[in-house]
Amino acid sequence: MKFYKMHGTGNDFVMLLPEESKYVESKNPSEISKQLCDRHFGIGSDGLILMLSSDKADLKMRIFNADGSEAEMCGNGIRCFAKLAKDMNIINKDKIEVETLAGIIVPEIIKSDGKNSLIRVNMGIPNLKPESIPILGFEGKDSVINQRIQINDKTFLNVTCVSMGNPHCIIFMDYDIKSFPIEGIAPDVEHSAWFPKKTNVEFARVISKNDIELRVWERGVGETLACGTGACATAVAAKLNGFTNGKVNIHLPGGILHIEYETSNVFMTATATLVFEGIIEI
Ligand SMILES: N[C@@H](CCC[C@H](N)C(=O)O)C(=O)O
Repeated sequence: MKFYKMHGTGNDFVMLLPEESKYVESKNPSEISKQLCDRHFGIGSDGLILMLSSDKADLKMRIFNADGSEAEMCGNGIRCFAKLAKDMNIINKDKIEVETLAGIIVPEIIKSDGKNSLIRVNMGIPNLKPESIPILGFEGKDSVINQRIQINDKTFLNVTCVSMGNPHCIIFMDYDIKSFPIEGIAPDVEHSAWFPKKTNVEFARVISKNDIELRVWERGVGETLACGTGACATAVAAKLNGFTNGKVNIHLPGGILHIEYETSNVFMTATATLVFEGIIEI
């Protein structure tokens, strides 16, 4: 089976074109994702992305995490998706509508130089309702902003939750994020009873009104070098807390994502890169 290995700021994916995607969809995409994403016995990636036809948009994207779970959306993945669809002549437009489990998302290729493309994505409107995230314990409230949350023996002081179609729990801290022991703490948050669909976990430090340092523990994956929906959710959370302005640079281990958020739609701009292509037997 032909595949494409791509990344968006270091968040990497095995990507399939429509014919291969349809085949995988007809088998067991969750098991195939585990197999292909394995960094020792497979190709190695954070997720598997299928490109499918859609009756609601130009194309449909399905994203499976490395553990085989299906996610509603993937911000870094959708930039790679738009680049691959254009480069492989699946679609002949720079701006496309993509059906996802989080609704229709609109990526636009701004410029391309072969392996790299710069892409701006209209990521839609963030949802703050506790039942939409979903988070338990805040029934009847409009949002979960700057809340104190206890998980096992740890108290997190400034927690804000945002859905970008998928769930995000953003923890603001004034701590050296680079040396933060994320793998010892984040799994308890991801699997905590507060989050019935589990959650992506963001550890954020505000550097200035326009800059945030971020590390993300992704649901179904573990720590990744970047998370597009996580960066958007963090920008929204920071604005709602009064920490930042509408335009922020999110500094992640894999690079910088530029996020714009005023009061409605969130826009994300960053690169998408083709690393290599190959053939694998499944
Ligand atoms: N890396 C992604 C998000 C992928 C899905 C996530 N792990 C989830 O389960 O919600 C991004 O760039 O947004």
